[in-house]
Amino acid sequence: MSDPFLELERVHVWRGEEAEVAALDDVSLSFRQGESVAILGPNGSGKSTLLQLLVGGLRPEVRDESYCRLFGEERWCIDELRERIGVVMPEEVARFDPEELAFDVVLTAFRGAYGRVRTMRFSKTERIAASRAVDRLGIGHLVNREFGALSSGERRRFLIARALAPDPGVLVLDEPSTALDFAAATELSDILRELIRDGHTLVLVTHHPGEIPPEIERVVMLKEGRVHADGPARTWLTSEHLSGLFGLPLRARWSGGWCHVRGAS
Ligand SMILES: Nc1ncnc2c1ncn2[C@@H]1O[C@H](COP(=O)(O)OP(=O)(O)OP(=O)(O)O)[C@@H](O)[C@H]1O
Repeated sequence: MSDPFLELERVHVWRGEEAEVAALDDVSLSFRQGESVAILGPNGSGKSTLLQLLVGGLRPEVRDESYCRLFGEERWCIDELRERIGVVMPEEVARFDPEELAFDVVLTAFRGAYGRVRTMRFSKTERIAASRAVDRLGIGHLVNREFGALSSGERRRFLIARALAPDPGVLVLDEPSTALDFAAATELSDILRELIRDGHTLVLVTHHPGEIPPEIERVVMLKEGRVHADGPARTWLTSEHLSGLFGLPLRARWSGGWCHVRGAS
């Protein structure tokens, strides 16, 4: 088994001056390269907070018994992290100038920036890597379109290409199918499955068990800032455990490696 890229030991994270409860409360977890994982939980359960730890955007409360290590280190350089962990978050779409060319959005991956590509210089190697990522996502024909003129699904693919361009081993996706129609969500799911089969490690955050592809065998359930369950998807994605997680009666049924869930009443 490879070394962990994330190790959390008894971590507490507080968000906002007036918070009465921790966004993450005594969380211990570790994620390893080669093992894709889905993070599942209701609204406000701490999923995005966990992702922010993973990408170096938040730091936990300092306590003697706790640590947060990324690639074995408690201190890290954001630029180095960017090369090792690619991130796709829904709120990123709004950070780009809609008039930016779609290909330029992908290039920004190499500067950790969100825009004004015209003022940046990129090497031939970076351009080739960006083209490769674009081809990988099947969006080569859209590279000269303005980013703002693309559909939600197309923009999502460009953001995934952007995350993949520096060739990180780990790809973190926060609710990647939000706002996508059924066809776009299915296509996106096929792309994610292919990335896992090609050796990428995915960390997929979702509210929906039905979006967890068969290639992701581990699920971490968060509830009220705590780890509610952590283990094989087959063990934890059941009617009983999902009802407990979401706080309403649910019925889960497995078929073809997917978990289908509906209300039990
Ligand atoms: N910027 C912020 N300032 C203050 N509190 C925050 C902030 N962001 C999140 N929180 C709080 O931290 C807790 C965990 O939020 P988080 O966004 O991590 O949950 P989540 O599981 O990602 O939710 P969702 O599914 O709704 O995106 C919540 O109680 C939330 O209100």
